[in-house]
Amino acid sequence: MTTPAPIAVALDAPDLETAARWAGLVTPHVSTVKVGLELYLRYGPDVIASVRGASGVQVFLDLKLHDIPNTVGAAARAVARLRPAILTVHAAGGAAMIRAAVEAAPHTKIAAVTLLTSLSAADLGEIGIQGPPSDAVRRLAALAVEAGAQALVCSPQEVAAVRAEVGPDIMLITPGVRPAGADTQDQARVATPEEAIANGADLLVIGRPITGAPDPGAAAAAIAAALRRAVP
Ligand SMILES: O=C(O)c1cc(=O)[nH]c(=O)n1[C@@H]1O[C@H](COP(=O)(O)O)[C@@H](O)[C@H]1O
Repeated sequence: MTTPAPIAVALDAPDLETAARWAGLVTPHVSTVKVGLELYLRYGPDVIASVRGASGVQVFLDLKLHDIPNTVGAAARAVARLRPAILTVHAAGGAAMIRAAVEAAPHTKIAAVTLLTSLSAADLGEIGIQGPPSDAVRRLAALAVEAGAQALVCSPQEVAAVRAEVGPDIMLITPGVRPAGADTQDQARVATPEEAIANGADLLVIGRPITGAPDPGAAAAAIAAALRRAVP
């Protein structure tokens, strides 16, 4: 039995049965499964136990909280009892908001999302974030870590710059991961799984390249094997 790969499979499914089936197929190969807004808004807290199943796989709750500190602290407290391994908040909510989440969920890693991987440099310019995305990502990363975030979400294109900024102890999580030649879909700042790991990512978030495959278990196993070859 090989060690599960540092991959969080995004269970972006329309219904609980599909999500639980995907979780069952991928958990022999990956360390983590991720529950996002689609499932959580439809099914609420019960979804966590359903995807965790008997395997004890880590559950990453991706709610990307972004509101005033009091509201985010209360929301983080409400889900902390589900004991997700990781919970996301938007770094752009600011230091006090991030700190409120960290204090409300002491047994969960708070991961601050820097800039969504779906945004290109041109998209970022439209919302007033000029210059290379890595500049703003590094700035948000430093702010979030200073506020107590134990993990950061960024694209694999910025992960080396973020690692240089925050050092070895912060968990770096990268969505926007596509095997060579795969459709990038709505992702803009992407790299391959091997590149993401080589650049310093600790956990790769991968959804549709696995869940959209005819056999999600085999797709997860293939990416896990490619990572083992890249980093033996
Ligand atoms: O926080 C996230 O997980 C996240 C942040 C980000 O910047 N970009 C991003 O794609 N994600 C999530 O990562 C997953 C990517 O899915 P795929 O594009 O299907 O691989 C989705 O569930 C997104 O919600």
